[in-house]
Amino acid sequence: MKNNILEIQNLSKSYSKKKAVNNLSLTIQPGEIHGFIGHNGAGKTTTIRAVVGIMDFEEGRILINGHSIKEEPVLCKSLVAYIPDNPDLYDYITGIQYINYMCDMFQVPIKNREREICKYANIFKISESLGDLIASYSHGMKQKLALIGAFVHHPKLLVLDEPFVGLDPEASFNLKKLMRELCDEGSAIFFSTHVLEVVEKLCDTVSIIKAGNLVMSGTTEKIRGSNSLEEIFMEVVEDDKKI
Ligand SMILES: Nc1ncnc2c1ncn2[C@@H]1O[C@H](COP(=O)(O)OP(=O)(O)OP(=O)(O)O)[C@@H](O)[C@H]1O
Repeated sequence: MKNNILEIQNLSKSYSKKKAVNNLSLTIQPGEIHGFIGHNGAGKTTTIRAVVGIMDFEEGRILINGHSIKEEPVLCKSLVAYIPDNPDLYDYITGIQYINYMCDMFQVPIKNREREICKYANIFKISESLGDLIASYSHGMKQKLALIGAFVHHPKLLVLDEPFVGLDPEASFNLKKLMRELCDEGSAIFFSTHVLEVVEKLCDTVSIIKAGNLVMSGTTEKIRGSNSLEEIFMEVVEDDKKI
């Protein structure tokens, strides 16, 4: 039995009186790409923000590689890369300054940096813009830069909120390849999306959240059975008893 890279135990989070996430538990093991799906307002971003340690929660525990995000936040954050759905980067530095800053923060050895940065910048076809101010980047270019800043330090856990929105088809294709490559190194990925075809093709495991409650979790194969994931998803969201 491998150690879990992410373990969420009975997570609950409310905004004032509204319960956004209710008693949610799930685990992700090394090598696993886990897709997190649910309707708008289901609680995906809330869960993700709790996992990466930028949102406090009332109940439950979150362990990254066995360490509690509440008790050892700095250690946990050193193991995680997080890309929100709309990455808000520093406008008045250049792309390369941003990537070097990420390399410094995550202690990427100097001798590996050039190779790593060139690899990912070439894959995302952004090498020629790295000397420009981030303020001049398009939305998709900012997303690519944030992805490079994450991949260069080979995080143990990569957490992505809606990573494919705004990426061009080639970048989406390459991102999927890089996600698998990272997991082949023994890392794990937890990402939310509304694109069920991506989950079906890419994810080893999947969970479905509905109104803050986890209603299904398991291998993609087992969850979909002989149906498409879309059919299962529609059944879950339309069935009022399944909460
Ligand atoms: N800052 C906030 N203050 C109050 N309520 C919030 C806040 N953020 C989220 N919520 C509520 O919590 C619930 C879960 O929201 P969350 O953003 O986690 O959903 P989501 O699954 O990521 O949705 P989407 O797919 O639309 O991005 C929703 O009912 C939302 O209105």
